[in-house]
Amino acid sequence: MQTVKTIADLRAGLATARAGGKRIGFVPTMGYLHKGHLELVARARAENEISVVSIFVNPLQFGANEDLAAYPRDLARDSKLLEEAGVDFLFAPEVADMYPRPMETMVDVPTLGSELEGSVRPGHFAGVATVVTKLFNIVGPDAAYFGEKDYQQVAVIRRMVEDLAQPVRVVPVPTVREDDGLACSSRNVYLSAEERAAAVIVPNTLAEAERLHKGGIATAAELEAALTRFVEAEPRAVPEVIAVRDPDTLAPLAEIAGRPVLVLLFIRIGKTKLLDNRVIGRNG
Ligand SMILES: Nc1ncnc2c1ncn2[C@@H]1O[C@H](COP(=O)(O)OP(=O)(O)OP(=O)(O)O)[C@@H](O)[C@H]1O
Ligand SMILES: CC(C)(CO)[C@@H](O)C(=O)[O-]
Ligand code: BAL
Repeated sequence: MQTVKTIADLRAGLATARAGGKRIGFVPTMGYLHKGHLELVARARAENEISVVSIFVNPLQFGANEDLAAYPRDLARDSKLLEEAGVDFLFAPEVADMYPRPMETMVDVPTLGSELEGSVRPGHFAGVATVVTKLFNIVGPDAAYFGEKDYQQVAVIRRMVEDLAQPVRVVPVPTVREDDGLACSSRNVYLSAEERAAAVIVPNTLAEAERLHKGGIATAAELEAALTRFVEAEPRAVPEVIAVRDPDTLAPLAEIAGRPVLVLLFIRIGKTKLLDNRVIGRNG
């Protein structure tokens, strides 16, 4: 594996591969890698001759009151994991390499990006869309791999790629989970032992949603209200977003009996925000 710090070095390293007609698979991350990231890497390697992983904690996507400084980082450990996984290039730029001066140009997907997670993290998705566009411009991937745990992020990036005709195939990868069902996430490290035990409320709420939907609950509003009560029964959990939406457009729904729905959760436990979702009722 080659570890590369600068845009120029990565472009030079990839030029030979590109000239040889090799397909490039790209996995953008913020590091502190876990099983979920490694699943994206495995897909990228299986479907392309060359794999590139970026590790960059992107300041543009953090609000002023968020955890940019505290975000977990361990480049030495990440590097070893990626080497073992057979990755070809690790791109780990400094903030000064990515943003030598304040960004004047931003990519925004304002309607999709301002609701759900975007409603509690204003500006977040513009920061994501901007850095992902810049990374696509640097790497020039044929395919880029994103986790379905960040369902709205996948929707924002798909829309951006379509609107701007970015020449990249966006590949969503199913969420990888711990044994009790909690989605793997770098931020899980913030949880105390008691909070980690309480965090099982997140996958349990998705299971409850499935049960209620199968039972024929009539409207999105009723399902959202029932799930809010379910989450609030766990004293450590604060429901920030509990939404029942159209899985394809993310549009709000009224009647839901017998139709597929996306249940999207953003639940805070202590200072840790946990994101998860499930599409229910799609195949029977
Ligand atoms: N459990 C998971 N299963 C599959 N993909 C995942 C999982 N967790 C994260 N990813 C994906 O990995 C990519 C990089 O995500 P990121 O580095 O932000 O990790 P994260 O664990 O989501 O961190 P955070 O705690 O900040 O949400 C994203 O496309 C994300 O959707
Ligand atoms: C896609 C991404 C790497 C952009 O910084 C980030 O939002 C993430 O890790 O999901
Ligand atoms: N959505 C993953 C990255 C972040 O929370 O900023």
